[in-house]
Parts: sequence; C-alpha cells; structure tokens
Amino acid sequence: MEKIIVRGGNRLSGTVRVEGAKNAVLPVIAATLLASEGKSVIHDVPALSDVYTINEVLRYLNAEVSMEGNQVTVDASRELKLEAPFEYVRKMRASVLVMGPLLARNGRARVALPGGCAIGSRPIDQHLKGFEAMGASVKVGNGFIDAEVTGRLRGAKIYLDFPSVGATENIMMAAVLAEGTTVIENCAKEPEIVDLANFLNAMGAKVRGAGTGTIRIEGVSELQGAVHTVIPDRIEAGTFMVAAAITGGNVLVQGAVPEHLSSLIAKMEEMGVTIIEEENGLRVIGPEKLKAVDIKTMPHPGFPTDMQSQMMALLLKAEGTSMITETVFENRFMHVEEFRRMNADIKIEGRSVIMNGPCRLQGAEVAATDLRAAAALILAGLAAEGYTRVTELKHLDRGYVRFHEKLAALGADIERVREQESTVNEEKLTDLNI
Ligand SMILES: CC(=O)N[C@H]1[C@@H](OP(=O)(O)OP(=O)(O)OC[C@H]2O[C@@H](n3ccc(=O)[nH]c3=O)[C@H](O)[C@@H]2O)O[C@H](CO)[C@@H](O)[C@@H]1O
Ligand SMILES: C=C(OP(=O)(O)O)C(=O)O
Repeated sequence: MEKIIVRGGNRLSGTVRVEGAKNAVLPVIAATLLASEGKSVIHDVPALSDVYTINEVLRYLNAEVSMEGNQVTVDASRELKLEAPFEYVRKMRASVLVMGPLLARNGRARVALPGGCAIGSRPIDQHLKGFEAMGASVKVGNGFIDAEVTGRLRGAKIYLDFPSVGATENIMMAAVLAEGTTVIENCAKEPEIVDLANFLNAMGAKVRGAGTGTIRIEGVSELQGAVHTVIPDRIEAGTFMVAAAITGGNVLVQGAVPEHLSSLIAKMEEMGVTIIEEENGLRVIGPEKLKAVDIKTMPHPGFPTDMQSQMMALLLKAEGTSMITETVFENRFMHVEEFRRMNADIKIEGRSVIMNGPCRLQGAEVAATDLRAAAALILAGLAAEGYTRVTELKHLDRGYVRFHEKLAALGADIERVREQESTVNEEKLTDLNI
C-alpha cells in the first residue's frame, strides 16, 4: 500500500501546468465509439487510472485503442460488442457513458448497473428516461440495464428533472445518430458538455446550444473519427489554486481557463486571495489572513461540487465561521471526519458543514474517502503542523497525475512511499510523536 507523507508549513511558489480534463476526456473517448469509419485522435489526455479504465472498456467492446504519451487513438470501425460488464462499471461509474453510443450505433446496449459510491446513491434514471423518449425499450434486472430499439433511435424532446452532466452527455451521444431532431431541456451547462459537443461536431454531428440550458441535435446517419484536443482540467487547476492560497504562496496555474473557474475565483477573492489573469493562466497569491465565506454547490455556472472538499480545507484556515452547503450529492461529506482527526473545528448539520476557523491543523494519519477528498486532505496537510500521512491513494490516482511531484516542484515537503520503503519517514514521524 502506498501513502503520501506531507509536512506542512512551506509556502508554495513557481509554475504548475494543468492536464487535460478527466471529466471531458471520459465522455470524449466514449464518443469515439460512434465513428463507424476512420480513426479518432485525442490530444492532451491525462495519464489517469480512469482513462486506462475507459480505454479497457473500449477494447473489451472490440475497438482498437492505443495510448502514447498524452495521445489516444481509437479505431471503432469494427463491429462492436454490446455489453459493458460490472468489473469496469464498478471501477468507474463513468463507464455508463458507453451506453448512448452503443445504443445509437448497434440499436442495443447492455451495461452493468452502477452502484452508489462514497458521495451518494447516484441513480441514472434521467439517462434512461432520455433513451426511452427516443424510442428505446429499457429493462433493468439482474444487475444490468438492457436497452434496445427497433431500427434507429428517434429524435425527441427531453426535459431533465435535474441538469445532470452524465445524462446530458449520454443523451447527446445517443441523439447524434437518431432520426430527426432531439431537444434536451434543462440540460447541464458544464464546460465538459461544450467540449463533448465540439468533438461530436468534428465527427460530423449537428449539435447546437451546448453550454446553454437547451441543446438541439439534428441526427445524422453516420459519423467519422476526428481529431480533438481536450480542455484543461478546471478541477485540477482549482486544486492548485487552493494549494497556493492555503500556504500563503504565489503560484502560476498554467492552463487554468478563467471562464471555467468564475465561481471559484469569486469565492477565493471574497476570502482575500489575489488572483491575476496572466496570458497563459492564473496567478494565485495567498494572503496572510483568509476571511470566512459561505458556499453552496450548484450545477455550472454555480460552485462545483468537485471543489467542495478542497475549499473546505481552505475555509478551515479562514478567520470566523464558514458554511458549505452541498446540494448536488447527498453524501459528499465523508472527509469531514478525517479533517476532525487533524484538529478541525467542524460539524455537519443536514446538508451543510459549519467550520470555526482559523483551526490549528495538526498532522495525522488520514484516509482518502473519494477522489477530491484525497486532494483536500493533502491540501490540509500542507497547512498543518507536523506530518500528515494520507492513505487510500487509489482515489487520488483516478483524477490527479503525479500530484505529489507537482506539489514538490512548487516547494512542498511531500513524498509518496510504499509502506515498506517508508522507514526514514516513519522514524521522523515517531520523533514527532504522530
Ligand atoms: C465523470 C464525470 O464527469 N463526473 C462528474 C459528473 O458526474 P455525474 O455525471 O455522475 O453527475 P450528475 O450531474 O449526473 O449528477 C448530479 C446529481 O444528479 C443526480 N442524478 C443524476 C443522473 C440521474 O439520472 N439521476 C439523478 O438523480 C445524481 O445522483 C446527483 O445527485 O458531474 C458531477 C456533477 O458536477 C461531478 O461531480 C462529477 O465529477
Ligand atoms: C466525482 C468525481 O468523478 P466521478 O463522477 O467519476 O466519480 C470527480 O471527478 O470529482
């Protein structure tokens, strides 16, 4: 088992470059299945375990997939299989994104039903409602979803009960090959939706309105492979912005797109952080004292739930009482108990968390409970006294490339070790009695 050991207290400085966005590349790779002709070449693909998983899913489905450096090439022109088994969906829920493309191309898809996860129950009823509206019959049983349509899917008007990112993506990917026009109302507006629409259009699709609350898709009869560069990861960028702020540092986050980060920038500025737009990114300068603020997570352009735990780490260092309300997922507070182990004055009240700061954070052994919690605990460790040991790094590896190396290059005292290789550090830790 591996763990990250971080000693708090160093101010970060320098430049860090963000990778391509995990949440953009996963649907884009799923969408390559729609091309019955030609290869797709995707650039700026981050080397993440989730990317390896989606590549494996595509290979299982009989597509030819290769990854060299940050470039993924997919040839999906052979006949595809219909089924995405549980071993992949269990590893990564985003595997359900192959359902729309398979249904559109084959008229049939069988995908293991994703379970809940550490952040909530996460049903996919809105995805299925969309497929049904387009004429598919959908059956759920024995742990699988079976969807089937006679002939082609048919364009339909679909109103989402909630602007679900995954449902918007899956329905878009099904609709591009449907007969007639599909209108998705109350759809998600995230930058990753716009990125997927751009890729689909490059493949020959006719998608309009991505980034607004209504998307119109005129179905076409076939799509070809296309070349695409994935947008920068706004959540990785945001995580480094918090790392700069929590250490009172001065960091240029290269590749951060200000328009994708407006709610985070606004909240950090309210806290007293200086954020300067530079030609190729955002410079973030942490103040001596941080101010308390309240935050509510919302669909884009509201405050992203994927930045909630990292901002919680930052608010623990702010003067006064702060509140975070989580409205997107019902159970995304597992990291609160871990922060408490680091001496945080923090409590959960329903869907809100209340923090009294500034907390004198102390190093402790803590376990990552999900992907963003992993990053948040490391951020807290950067500002804590002594050594923090973070375990369960499989969560971190889903969404961050060489996270500890990037922080070390900015001046953090951090290393990643295997249990048996950590003797030196263990001695240090024992000396400090933690
Ligand atoms: C791979 C990827 O891009 N993951 C992101 C995506 O997840 P994901 O696409 O799963 O998130 P959704 O936007 O679909 O989910 C948001 C909320 O809607 C609910 N819901 C969703 C679909 C549905 O059919 N029925 C339903 O009730 C979910 O349980 C959740 O409470 O968007 C989330 C919200 O920004 C982010 O936190 C995830 O990082
Ligand atoms: C929750 C996340 O991802 P996923 O939807 O893949 O679990 C995330 O990226 O923070």
